[in-house]
Amino acid sequence: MEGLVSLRATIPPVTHRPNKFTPRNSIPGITINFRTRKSVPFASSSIRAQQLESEDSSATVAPVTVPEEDALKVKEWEVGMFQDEVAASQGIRIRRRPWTGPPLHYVGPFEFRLQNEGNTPRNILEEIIWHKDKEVAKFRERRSLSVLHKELENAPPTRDFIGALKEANMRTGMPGLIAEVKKASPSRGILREDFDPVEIAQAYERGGAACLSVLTDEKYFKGSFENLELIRKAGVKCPLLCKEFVVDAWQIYNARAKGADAILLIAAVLPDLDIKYMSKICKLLGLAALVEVHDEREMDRVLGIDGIELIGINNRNLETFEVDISNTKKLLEGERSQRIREKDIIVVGESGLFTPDDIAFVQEAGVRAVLVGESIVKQSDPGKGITGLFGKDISS
Ligand SMILES: O=C(O)c1ccccc1NCC(=O)[C@H](O)[C@H](O)COP(=O)(O)O
Repeated sequence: MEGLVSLRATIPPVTHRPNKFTPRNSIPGITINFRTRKSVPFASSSIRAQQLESEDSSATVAPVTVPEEDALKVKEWEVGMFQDEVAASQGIRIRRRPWTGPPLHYVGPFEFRLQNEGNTPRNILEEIIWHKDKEVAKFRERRSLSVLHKELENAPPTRDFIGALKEANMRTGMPGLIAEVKKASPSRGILREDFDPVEIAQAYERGGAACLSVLTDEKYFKGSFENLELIRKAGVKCPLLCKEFVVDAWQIYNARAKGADAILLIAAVLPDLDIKYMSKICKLLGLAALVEVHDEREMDRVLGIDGIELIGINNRNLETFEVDISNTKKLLEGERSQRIREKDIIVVGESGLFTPDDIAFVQEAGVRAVLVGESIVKQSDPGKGITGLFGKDISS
């Protein structure tokens, strides 16, 4: 990260109230000149404190009497622009949406936009994330964080997601099941036409699921937060994972307000410090964070972050859709499994699990839980689908 930013900031006394959130694109009385960029684009609002803890000595801020809290806000806002560089330095290929769309061109009465590498998503995950950035910005305008804070007072209490997985694992001697309420996916299209989320959730619970995963993305998975709320309100006891594409801490508060007990954080999307702070926010809210990895580099990054309790290994490459369950085994080989044991982390094998042999294979590799969607949601009775998947009744 060293040398990414050479920062010269002139900060006159700040007149706005300390401790009050200031929009990052309008901090009064602050002039910042960057060596690498002159204009300051609007920065998206995910936690972008990547450089706050860095030792980067090239970032210098003129000493002024700014309350510490405000100074941090200023720095966060400044470094927001460099998120893609920070992410790339950690091997993250997913870029964040450029805030200006493709440039407009005019030919006679027609206007058109030129697509190019910089303003067009390179794969499905990037497309989802760019859409999410826009969607969350819109949602935040409608329901601010302070509104969400109030809603949290009326949220149903959290249930112990990790505890439920451990308990099921001990009880059955098999991996605890997170059964996914999944209507559709970008790779498989519609999985189930007669989709009643509450009926499916109840069938999963009867069939012995320890926890449920509820897809809340509407555009790509035909899920919704309404489904999450309906399942919670129907009295399903299994703790609920909000299966979202988190790009902003706002989504974590929202998930909790809607009754989630856990949330997904994807290492292919979020830089280390985002994962670190977001999982702290989860802890504060009583949520479990399922941190998802797909390759060795992501696994090593996440193992280097303190306080992570639950890691999901996705057998699906979210950029290409390729599914290979031996990915779980590959990531648990060697000294990684030793570190996982030392840190008492529960590993979840995710995606592409269809048969008792598949379950046995990932269990042998070292997982104590599995996350399954397609193979069980497609069964006429998804509860019986669980028995078929495990090769035995795991409901009692
Ligand atoms: O499932 C997809 O096509 C997909 C595409 C892009 C991003 C995420 C995607 N799926 C999320 C998941 O990883 C799965 O829903 C989950 O692990 C269950 O997988 P499966 O049992 O194979 O349905």
